[in-house]
Amino acid sequence: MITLQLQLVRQHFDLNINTTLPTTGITAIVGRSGCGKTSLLRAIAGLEPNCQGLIQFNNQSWLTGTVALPVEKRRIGMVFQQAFLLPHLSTEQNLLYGFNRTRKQQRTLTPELIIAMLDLKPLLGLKQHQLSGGQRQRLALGRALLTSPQLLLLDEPFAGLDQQSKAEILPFLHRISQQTKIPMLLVSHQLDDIVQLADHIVLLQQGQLVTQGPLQQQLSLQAFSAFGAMSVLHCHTATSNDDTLLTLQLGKQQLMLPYQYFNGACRLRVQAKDVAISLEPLVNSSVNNQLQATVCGFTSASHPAESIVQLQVEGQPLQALVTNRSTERLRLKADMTVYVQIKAVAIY
Ligand SMILES: Nc1ncnc2c1ncn2[C@@H]1O[C@H](COP(=O)(O)OP(=O)(O)OP(=O)(O)O)[C@@H](O)[C@H]1O
Repeated sequence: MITLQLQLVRQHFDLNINTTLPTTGITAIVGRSGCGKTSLLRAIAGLEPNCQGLIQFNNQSWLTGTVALPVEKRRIGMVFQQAFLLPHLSTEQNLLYGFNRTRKQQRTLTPELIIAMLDLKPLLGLKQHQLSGGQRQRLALGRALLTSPQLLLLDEPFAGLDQQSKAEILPFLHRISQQTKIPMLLVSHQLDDIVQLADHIVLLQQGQLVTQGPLQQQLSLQAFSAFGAMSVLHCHTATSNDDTLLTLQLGKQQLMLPYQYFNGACRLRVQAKDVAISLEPLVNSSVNNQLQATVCGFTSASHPAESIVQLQVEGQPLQALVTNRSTERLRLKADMTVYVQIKAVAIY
């Protein structure tokens, strides 16, 4: 566990965080620009000398009052928006930079393992100017991992990358998290990336923590409504119907969507505005996906004429944004069994 009871006072900004974060999986830190995401990562890393309070990583004290454990003793790996590679070193020397400076007894990850995990071998013979943005980030991630960190901090590692470059690194991060078990704190503005990667999410606002918890549960909270009401469904790839459509298993039910590269477990983001409700299964509809669901309750939406119906599908939360008129017309009530329709093209 990471215990945080910290204050960072700046001339026009105060960061005040009092919480406990998990030391498993990937924790995303989100919030509007200027809310303090980077400041929080920097405070945890020990890069903010004015930070006061308590930072405890498992049983290690990193900050007690104003007494701070030096940055290098925290054993943190960091990857930022711009993969900073040392220009006078070769690609391979850059990769091994941190490894060569890590004490032998602290090394838990070997270059062979990281090169294989991140598929870095084809990059090692290339000169720095021959690397794409995604390849540079993969190399920076490998370099950070080779310091055998106990915590990895990722600050907007995909910002500035195009879709193609991002696709080169995103699946690797997920694999690294699962295989190395190194906990990661990830700052990102891209909700799609967060949905694919994060297990846990923290929402900051003006230097304060608004809410934090498991991703799927948190995204259905009112606090996240600024991102647009949405749900995350955990599925498994079932079959590829043809080159263009993919069938996914959601518990005992199935969903179809335009083909995307998923292998095994995957997460889908469904906007509440793309979910319709009927009392009977619809026939002769263009909508591909129809799931049986149970109504759990209702929450208000941003428009007074609308509400969000909280549903459960195969034990997972799903939200539907409907007008109050429809809720009344269908006489929706908690515990009712209903059918939800989601257009295949509205699932990501
Ligand atoms: N070195 C600094 N000195 C003084 N104020 C700073 C410094 N760095 C950041 N700030 C201020 O602290 C606040 C939080 O900044 P921070 O970079 O942590 O926000 P952020 O949530 O990461 O923003 P963004 O999403 O735009 O990167 C902002 O008001 C910013 O202007």
